[in-house]
Amino acid sequence: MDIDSTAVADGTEDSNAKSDSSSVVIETRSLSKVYRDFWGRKKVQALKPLDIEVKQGEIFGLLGPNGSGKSTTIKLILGLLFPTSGRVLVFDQDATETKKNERIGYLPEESYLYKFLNAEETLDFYGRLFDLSAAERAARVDELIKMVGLDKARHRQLREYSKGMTRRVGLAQALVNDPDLIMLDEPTTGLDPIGTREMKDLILRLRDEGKTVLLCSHQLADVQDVCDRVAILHQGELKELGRVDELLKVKDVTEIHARGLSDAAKKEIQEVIQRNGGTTDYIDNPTATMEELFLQIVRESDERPGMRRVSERELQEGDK
Ligand SMILES: Nc1ncnc2c1ncn2[C@@H]1O[C@H](COP(=O)(O)OP(=O)(O)OP(=O)(O)O)[C@@H](O)[C@H]1O
Repeated sequence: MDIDSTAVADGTEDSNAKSDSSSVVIETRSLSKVYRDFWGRKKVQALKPLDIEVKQGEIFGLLGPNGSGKSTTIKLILGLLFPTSGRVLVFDQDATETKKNERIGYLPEESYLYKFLNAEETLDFYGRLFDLSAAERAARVDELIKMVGLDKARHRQLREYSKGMTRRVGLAQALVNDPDLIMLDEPTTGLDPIGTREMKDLILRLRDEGKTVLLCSHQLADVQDVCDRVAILHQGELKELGRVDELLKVKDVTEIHARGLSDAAKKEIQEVIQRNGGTTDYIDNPTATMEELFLQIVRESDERPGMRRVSERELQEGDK
């Protein structure tokens, strides 16, 4: 690895506890891309010289508004596009080496799957492309179908699948070759909150198995939940790079979570804060997230069908 090529260093790079500099899976060196028109004239500078490293065993998020260069970066990493300048190394090989693709799984923003095959047939087809034996394919297909929660729908044709189910089979397809690097473009698109939670848990599980995940998403809450580090692009330029927990930490505010405090105790704490020259912005009960509330309601409804949390009085008040 060429340490000097890490032009965008933010001081947080070395603090990644999960990996060290010897296990870089993706490395871009002054990577840039200019799209040209038919006559070779410059049309768009989609990516300005980019230097990032994705390390083994981490979930790395690539963020940015529409047109910021995320898909271009992914295509360069996959070797589907040639760089205008610079290089991409994946597993220490040039991205244009097709051999390295055997170790990569890719879930594109839109999966193009054969609609008249069912989930089993689809995954078996992709298993054949990776030269898996019949026995390996049978075991792998079964494992993946269960993993993405499509066990009950395994014999239904994909044309009958909902968006969320299609996304799941797309993920299973990306994992058929048991890849070491998984690239996911908008993995939670079309998934309901339960499917989103399951997808996030799956991504975390992949990392726990030692896989490296590169994730592209506009769902910032999902990115915050799963990513170890992020790079933020804007107009083809790297604007921020670092660990999510470091980037989001509000350094001059102290948060204490305590249970069972009386009002008198809370007042006393406020006095201590004041005596020490601090100010109390607010003392309140924390709120759960909408995701937690939603999942809890669905869980309760599954356990006790017919039960409703909304009282008649609240419903009437809502009508006013
Ligand atoms: N084949 C192409 N020819 C010309 N310009 C292109 C081509 N592909 C992308 N671009 C341009 O390059 C820039 C970056 O596009 P890219 O698709 O990489 O962005 P993105 O961050 O993935 O956007 P989105 O979030 O909308 O998917 C945009 O200005 C886009 O119009």
